[in-house]
Amino acid sequence: METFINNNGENGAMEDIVVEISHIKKAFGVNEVLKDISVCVKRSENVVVLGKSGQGKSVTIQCIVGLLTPDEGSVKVFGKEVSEMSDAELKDLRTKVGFLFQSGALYDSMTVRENLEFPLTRVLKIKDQKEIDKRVEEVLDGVGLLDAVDKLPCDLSGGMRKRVGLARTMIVKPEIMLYDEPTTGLDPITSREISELILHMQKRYKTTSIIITHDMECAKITADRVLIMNDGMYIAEGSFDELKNSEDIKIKAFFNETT
Ligand SMILES: Nc1ncnc2c1ncn2[C@@H]1O[C@H](COP(=O)(O)OP(=O)(O)OP(=O)(O)O)[C@@H](O)[C@H]1O
Repeated sequence: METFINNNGENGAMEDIVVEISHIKKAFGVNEVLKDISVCVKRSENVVVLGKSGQGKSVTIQCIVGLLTPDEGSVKVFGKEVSEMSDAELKDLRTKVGFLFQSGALYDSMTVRENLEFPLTRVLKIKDQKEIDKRVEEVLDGVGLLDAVDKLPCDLSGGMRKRVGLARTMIVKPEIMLYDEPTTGLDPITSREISELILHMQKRYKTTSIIITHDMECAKITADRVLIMNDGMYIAEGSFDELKNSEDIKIKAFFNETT
């Protein structure tokens, strides 16, 4: 059996790897965004990608779900090359991968309940109302918002909307969660709450997560492993504390510039 060495120095089975990115490159015209990116993400792991704005973090995520195709290199999810997937396989992949966008992306004219029912009826095609009610209740309980079930998004705070956005993504029980700047635009206390919730959801649903952020506290709270992205490459990898306390000049410079 093929093995890899994880960041604790332990051997792990290749079957535990859900996302495997090898030497991908991506340019838009003369703009070389991804120059050489490789990473393996294991089942149930929270990997945080830290990087300044415009480094290609979102481009990497779009390559994972087949919205963009790398110019070179390989992206495998659940062991299959994404660029070789059929339309049906891509559709299936996207039901297994949940996104939490910066805005939370809720439908303004729908109540919280209706927002949560939408992916169950439209994506999973569940018809049993009892099953729907059970899932809505369970996921709202998970994000601490059972009381808000009949409210409209406009009646919620930014942090509450983000929680509902998270609930709406988690309700289909994705195997992989992609978080794009989950705490941007939130005050420090709410940011901390959302970061703790991301950790709580990982523990509760055993989801594999990739979290892209500039927020050091979010990285500290949520990450099993941190990658630092700079100029289209990962320049460092380790636990948050390992990187924060590193004597490496590049890593020190990164932390000094971003904190
Ligand atoms: N579809 C596209 N067409 C052309 N250029 C693109 C496209 N998508 C991204 N880019 C460019 O790729 C670069 C990296 O963008 P990306 O959104 O991945 O950065 P990021 O690291 O996620 O930054 P931020 O934290 O600001 O979101 C930017 O220069 C952006 O303009």
